[in-house]
Amino acid sequence: MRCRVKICGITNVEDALMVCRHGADALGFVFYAKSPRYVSPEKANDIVAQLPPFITPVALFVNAEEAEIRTVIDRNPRWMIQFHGDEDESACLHYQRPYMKAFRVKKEDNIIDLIDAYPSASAVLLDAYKAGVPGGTGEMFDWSLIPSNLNKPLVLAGGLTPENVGQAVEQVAPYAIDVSGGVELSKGLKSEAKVTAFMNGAKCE
Ligand SMILES: O=C(O)c1ccccc1N[C@@H]1O[C@H](COP(=O)(O)O)[C@@H](O)[C@H]1O
Repeated sequence: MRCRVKICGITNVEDALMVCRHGADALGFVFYAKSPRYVSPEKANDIVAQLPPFITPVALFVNAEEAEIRTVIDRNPRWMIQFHGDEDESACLHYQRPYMKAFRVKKEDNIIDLIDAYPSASAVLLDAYKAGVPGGTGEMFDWSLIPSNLNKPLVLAGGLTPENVGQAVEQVAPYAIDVSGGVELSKGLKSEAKVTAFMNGAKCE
């Protein structure tokens, strides 16, 4: 069996269909203007309209304004939201869509307390912390900081690659894994060879 996989940073339809062919469960679209993986709401919705059924498109925002979020999600009921900034629970809940809240893990954090502040989240995503960069850093964090008694499905992110994904799945046993830079040819463009290797490595019991 394979762990569920979200491939983030999709910017074109060819990559979207390619990662679906290789078994991706969810595709992430980055609506953070400073990211090299930014995609416009129009282009992303055009891609989402071409996705096969049973694939979840995930709209990633970092402290975005409501109008910007609406421009994306109001065009298609399939969107799930990934809040990757400092949004509080009421802001996340406001859109009445399934969402995951991302946390960038620091040693001093109490991860359980962070998660408990978002009872309405469908899942939590744990990513590496790097000062001044909200995500997509390509860096791993110390997985031993993850408590074993999380009460939400865990999406593990941060520096995953075809080389380390097997160990991640075995050691952390997450609900799903999320990768962006680890399967790229260059920022915003996916490598079919890396995607294939990543999916093969994401096997679990
Ligand atoms: O991908 C980005 O550019 C990005 C920008 C701002 C916030 C989050 C972003 N991506 C998310 O970061 C993690 C880890 O990415 P990586 O695999 O280490 O490159 C992942 O959740 C992406 O969804």
